[in-house]
Amino acid sequence: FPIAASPSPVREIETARASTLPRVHRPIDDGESSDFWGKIRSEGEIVDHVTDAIFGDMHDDLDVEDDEHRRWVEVISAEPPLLIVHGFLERSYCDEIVDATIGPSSDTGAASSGGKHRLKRSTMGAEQEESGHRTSSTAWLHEDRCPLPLRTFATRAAALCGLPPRNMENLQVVRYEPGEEFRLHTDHLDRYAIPTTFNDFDCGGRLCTVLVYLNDSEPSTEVSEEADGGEMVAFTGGQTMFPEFLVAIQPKKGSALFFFNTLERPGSANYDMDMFLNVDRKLRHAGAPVLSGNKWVANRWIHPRNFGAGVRGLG
Ligand SMILES: O=C(O)CCC(=O)C(=O)O
Ligand SMILES: [Fe+2]
Repeated sequence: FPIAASPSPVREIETARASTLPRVHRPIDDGESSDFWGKIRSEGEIVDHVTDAIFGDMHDDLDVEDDEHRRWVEVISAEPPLLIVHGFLERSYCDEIVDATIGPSSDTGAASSGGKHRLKRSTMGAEQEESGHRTSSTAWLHEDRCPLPLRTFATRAAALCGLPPRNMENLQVVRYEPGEEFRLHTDHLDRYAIPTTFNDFDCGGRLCTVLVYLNDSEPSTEVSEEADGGEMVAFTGGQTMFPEFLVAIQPKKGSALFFFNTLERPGSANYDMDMFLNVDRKLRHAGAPVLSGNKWVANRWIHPRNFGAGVRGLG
């Protein structure tokens, strides 16, 4: 279990804010949120709810035998929720997202792709510092670059978490080259090696994450050199590790990981306009080093309140 060997960058995080003042409960009333995740759910309830919410209008595809295209919900943990939604995003949409970020692989003309050179060394925290903990490259993709895939991603992410697209950040596309990784961390930044925290912003914190794998990993150590029929070259290594649950998730193109980063969830006690969001340390995770090839993922981070300007995915 590789991450156990490296020192944890996550410092002790306060899990509760001491307050003795009585608080007025001001619910977040956006008319669109669902409280499904506010209660403890059984695995069966989760599978039924998510299958219906994401795949409700495409039942025909649920019976597909071939593992690459089968749509199904894998519950790694019911409480706290940690799921893989297989077949969350069409494989062709995954390719379109990567192409919109870097330009098609066949495109060598510098002027022909407006999406080129958008990837930058990843940063961490509200101060946007480069860090040895996260060595990948990152691009923020606006919906106008890739409308249908990003709109579909946002709509399904909204159905999954129960919060509207306007609460989401733009899509973050991440590329890892061999040797690159993202060590153990939480997506909700709060007193995590940074002075400014998401709790200081109007939108609140990164309540939950929908991460989609944009290409496949190969379990073998063989490097596949050639792209096959336009499909992205597979990579090795780069599993997503959740130490609390002793899992190393093998990335599969189009599959989505879903989890809450904070103890507060829509419908839970104290979930309101004035809440302080506390990190759920059980959901700390890491992207293990890529061994060969390039790994691509896309993050949708969802906030409890309107994220404001720059958000795409609005209807
Ligand atoms: O690359 C992965 O598997 C995880 C990425 C991640 O956790 C992140 O970008 O926040
Ligand atoms: Fe993360």
